Amino acid sequence: MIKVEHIKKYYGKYLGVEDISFKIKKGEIYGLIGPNGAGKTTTIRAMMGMISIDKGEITIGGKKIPHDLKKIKNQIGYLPGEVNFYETMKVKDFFDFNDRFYKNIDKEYENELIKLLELETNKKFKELSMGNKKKVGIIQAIIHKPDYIIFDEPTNGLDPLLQQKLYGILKREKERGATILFSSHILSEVEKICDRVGIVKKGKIIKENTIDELSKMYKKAISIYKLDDKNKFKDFEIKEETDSFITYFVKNQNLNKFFDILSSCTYEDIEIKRPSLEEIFIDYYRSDEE
Ligand SMILES: Nc1ncnc2c1ncn2[C@@H]1O[C@H](COP(=O)(O)OP(=O)(O)OP(=O)(O)O)[C@@H](O)[C@H]1O
Repeated sequence: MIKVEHIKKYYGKYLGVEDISFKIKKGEIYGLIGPNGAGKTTTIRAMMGMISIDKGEITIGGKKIPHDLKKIKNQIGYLPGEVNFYETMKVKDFFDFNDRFYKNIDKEYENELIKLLELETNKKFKELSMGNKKKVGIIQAIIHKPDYIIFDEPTNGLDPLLQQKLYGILKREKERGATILFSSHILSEVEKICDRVGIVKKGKIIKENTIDELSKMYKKAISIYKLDDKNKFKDFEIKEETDSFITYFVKNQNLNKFFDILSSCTYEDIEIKRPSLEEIFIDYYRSDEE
């Protein structure tokens, strides 16, 4: 279990995070989503004991961070937002060097990952593209089969095919029982692989749930085709309007009212859609700014 409880961090007078809390169970993938500057990296760095926090508590596998970090460090796989290793070291030498820090490294697994991610191990680190550096970071972070995986924007710099491969790797790690946190500002990837998400805004988690629940609880997009009297719906938010249909956003608590009105109208057809995570996300951000 990973527990982050009410952490607060200011960089001097600048806000890093205000109040972030979440828990991640064994075998769960948790996505921390938010735009640049929301506080994802600050949270992750605090979890890795790289920065001190002003308030709150972090435990990983029951060990307090940073106090007991040493006891658990070997069970954590961390990928920083920007991967940087020894510039002049060849990738293969780096892996050999890295492997020495862990007991029982599974070389077969390492080679399988190198092959899967199509990484050239004969090159020096400084000769690698950003995406290839990321691959080294990913492999290095999971090669020791850690119980806890913490990835900061792992797909940044990876092409779509490699992103898919990374999702596959993370799913396998989850099945193995790893507890996984990853941050992202790409909603579609969070939607694809996370069990739960926390939406971060200005240093706070403003919403947290499973994707399914978020989408179920949230307003629906209802399209009515050839509606005779649109005036009756003037209290409802219009999402889109064309000659043939009109789409309203209807909050769950207003669904009854909406259908009451609709029952007194004539129309040709109706379509009800759950919003995507992207729509929910944009809406949370927009509504908070108003
Ligand atoms: N060393 C620092 N000194 C001052 N302010 C900082 C420092 N590091 C981060 N911040 C500020 O803390 C806030 C949160 O930044 P953080 O990097 O945690 O966000 P993020 O969600 O990870 O964004 P990104 O996706 O851009 O990495 C931002 O306003 C940022 O400017």
